[in-house]
Amino acid sequence: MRYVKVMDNIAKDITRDGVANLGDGYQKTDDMQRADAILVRASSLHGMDFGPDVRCVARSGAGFNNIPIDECARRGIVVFNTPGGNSNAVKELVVGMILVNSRDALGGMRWVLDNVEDPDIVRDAEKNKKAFVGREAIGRKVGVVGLGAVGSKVANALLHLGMDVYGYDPYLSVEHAWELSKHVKRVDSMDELCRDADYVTLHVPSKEDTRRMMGTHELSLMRKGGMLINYARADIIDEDAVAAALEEGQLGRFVCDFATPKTTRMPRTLITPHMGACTFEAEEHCAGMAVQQMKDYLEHGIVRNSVNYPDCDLGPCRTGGRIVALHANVPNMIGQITAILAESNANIQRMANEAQADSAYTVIDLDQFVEVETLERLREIPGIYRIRKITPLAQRSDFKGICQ
Ligand SMILES: NC(=O)C1=CN([C@@H]2O[C@H](COP(=O)(O)OP(=O)(O)OC[C@H]3O[C@@H](n4cnc5c(N)ncnc54)[C@H](O)[C@@H]3O)[C@@H](O)[C@H]2O)C=CC1
Ligand SMILES: O=C(O)CCC(=O)C(=O)O
Repeated sequence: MRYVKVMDNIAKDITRDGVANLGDGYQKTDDMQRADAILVRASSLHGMDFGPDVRCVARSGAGFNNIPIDECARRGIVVFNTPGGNSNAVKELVVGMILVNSRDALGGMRWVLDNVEDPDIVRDAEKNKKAFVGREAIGRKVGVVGLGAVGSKVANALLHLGMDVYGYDPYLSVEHAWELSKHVKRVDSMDELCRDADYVTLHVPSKEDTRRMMGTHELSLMRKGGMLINYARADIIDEDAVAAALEEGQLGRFVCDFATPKTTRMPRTLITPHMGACTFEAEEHCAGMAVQQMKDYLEHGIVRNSVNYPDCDLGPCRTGGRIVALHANVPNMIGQITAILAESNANIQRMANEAQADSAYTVIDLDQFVEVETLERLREIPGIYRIRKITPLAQRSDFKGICQ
């Protein structure tokens, strides 16, 4: 049996109270000391005391700034996310918010709610509607910051609405470049993107170079009365600069997914409660990906969509035994590992080694398992964070106590 600590309501059938579709061989636990894996959505794991057996964290969602990924890497804990799993949900809400807020649809709806008792509401609605005149989005300049899973979909959708779409992403991946329409005009700087923009919409992760990237300077370049949309993370904007731009009228409207003590007090600001990914489809999709990635890692040592270790997929073990090593990305690790295996007469049938930033991952399929003493020697190599022993497919009927 493997134990999973479920931190949030991940999806309707994987809630904190039930892990129905985790499948046979898995059980929910509230005891961190017993957990083999953590399944998390938006809860913060910073400062959390990870139990000794936690081998992976699966984040059901895209952003992972709620998880101390470097600390996890050094402890030999692989962190996964579910790229793209909720991107359509965010795209639909962002496009809807842009359209709804270009018109004063909310002001109009509020007027109707305030006048439900008016017996002449049909006539009065016609008289009052001039207060809610808005603008059309067609032909207007919109800048999309970050052209990943969400941003590329938002850019394409806005293009289909007839907008003049610009995109800024210095790290655009080949995968997302393929998805992006050739009619999206790519620019090389935030200045170019923001200059005379009627709308700027943010779709970048929260990290050192993106925090507060939308500040006084960028806002001053936008067309007066423009709209800023932030469905990425609260800290991508400089809140004081946005508040000042709204007060001065430089910014006409601010739409965001993050209620903070400052955003909730800003004028002409529409806030949703971090619900960009709140659709049944996105929740199911992300939960399915997170659970599958967690199981593939625990059962086979397969790493897919990790944010702190390189991806590495040799499929399930079909030899007599598999060892995986999570270690620092430094010289001579493979030499030291294979030397110890050679000394214990272990015959390597297949192996893979991948590295990413400071972390590396090595998978070794052997004729047969090595002795416990050999595993202990491997664990003593400086820079080794964790050594795992994976049960071959042929021996899977009773894996209790064998998979580590
Ligand atoms: N409101 C919500 O419920 C949701 C919010 N998000 C947020 O949106 C972010 C983006 O999500 P995805 O598109 O799925 O992630 P992604 O990883 O597919 O895309 C992020 C893009 O930002 C780009 N980027 C990185 N640094 C940049 C920089 N300095 N300047 C410009 N571009 C930069 C990357 O190259 C990448 O293409 C997530 O990290 C998360 O914080 C994502 C999903 C739901
Ligand atoms: O799970 C959620 O609702 C948060 C979604 C999100 O912000 C993300 O995927 O980055």
